Amino acid sequence: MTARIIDGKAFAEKVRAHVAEDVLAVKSKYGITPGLAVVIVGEDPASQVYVRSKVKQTAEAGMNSFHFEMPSDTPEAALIAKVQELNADPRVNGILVQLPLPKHMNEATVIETIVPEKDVDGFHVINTGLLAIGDKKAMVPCTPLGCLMMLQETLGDLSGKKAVVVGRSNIVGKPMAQLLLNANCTVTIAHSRTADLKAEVMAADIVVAAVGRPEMVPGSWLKKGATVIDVGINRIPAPELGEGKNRLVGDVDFASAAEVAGAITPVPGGVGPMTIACLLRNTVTATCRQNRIDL
Ligand SMILES: Nc1nc(=O)c2c([nH]1)NC[C@@H]1CN(c3ccc(C(=O)N[C@@H](CCC(=O)O)C(=O)O)cc3)C=[N+]21
Ligand SMILES: [Mg+2]
Repeated sequence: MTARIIDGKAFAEKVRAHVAEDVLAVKSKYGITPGLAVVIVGEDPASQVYVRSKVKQTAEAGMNSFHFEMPSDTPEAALIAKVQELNADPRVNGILVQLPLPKHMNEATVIETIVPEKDVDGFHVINTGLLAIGDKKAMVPCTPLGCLMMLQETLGDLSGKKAVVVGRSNIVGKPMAQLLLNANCTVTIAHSRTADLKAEVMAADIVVAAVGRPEMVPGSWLKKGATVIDVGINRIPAPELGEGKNRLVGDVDFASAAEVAGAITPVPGGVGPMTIACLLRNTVTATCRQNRIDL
């Protein structure tokens, strides 16, 4: 193995320690405790780990955490009413509605109900638009923000680098491409209809894989020395670990990629922990803006 492993877990710990310092400052100077509200509709067992670490880390950072669970058959109007209540609650500085929502709901309608100032996921069209015009007031989606931080930590200035983002989702691929463009990369967005995906990946200094397909990018597709950020969190059967066992893999085939890449994020322990750290960071940023605090 030749690649440097980008330790997202360790990096996220540092980010969270810095967030905790800022929370302390906001509390002691202004008497305000940042609060994050999370709303989950229905049970998705795969997201339980995520929710647990989110709640634990919010508390560790010294913030208030408000947690709401609603049954999967909740009418959309009831969820919207809950979001409006949180919009109006001064103890709540950040609102996260866990996605995906049940089929009978329109995700865009629900997200657009969150006031943009409390949209710590950065999914509201106002924040999407602010990011697109390169405005610093944008709340930036947590996963792409965490990826950018790891890239800057690994490579320093990203100007002039060729980046390929594999995946065009509104929550990862598109905002990731915007961030890389704002950082002066030359950006390609590849997706399921891309004619020659291997050639696009091969040309890139930076590869961000965010398609949700287990181990789909092999090392043989990479340029030697490329920096690889693996956003995928896929649970696949692992009979070698015992009957009915699963293991987590990314969208990149780690073993072969690590032979070619210059640096690569592992799964788990890469992008995931940075996503949560950036959520806490965004909540403090939102608190400061709402209260006109300049730390
Ligand atoms: N509105 C909304 N915003 C989100 O940001 C959001 C969402 N909905 N829905 C669900 C996905 C998923 N997600 C994860 C974040 C961190 C880990 C994470 O920390 N994973 C650990 C370990 C996970 C494990 O062991 O299962 C790791 O990668 O090392 C996982 C998943 C945020 N999401
Ligand atoms: Mg896609």
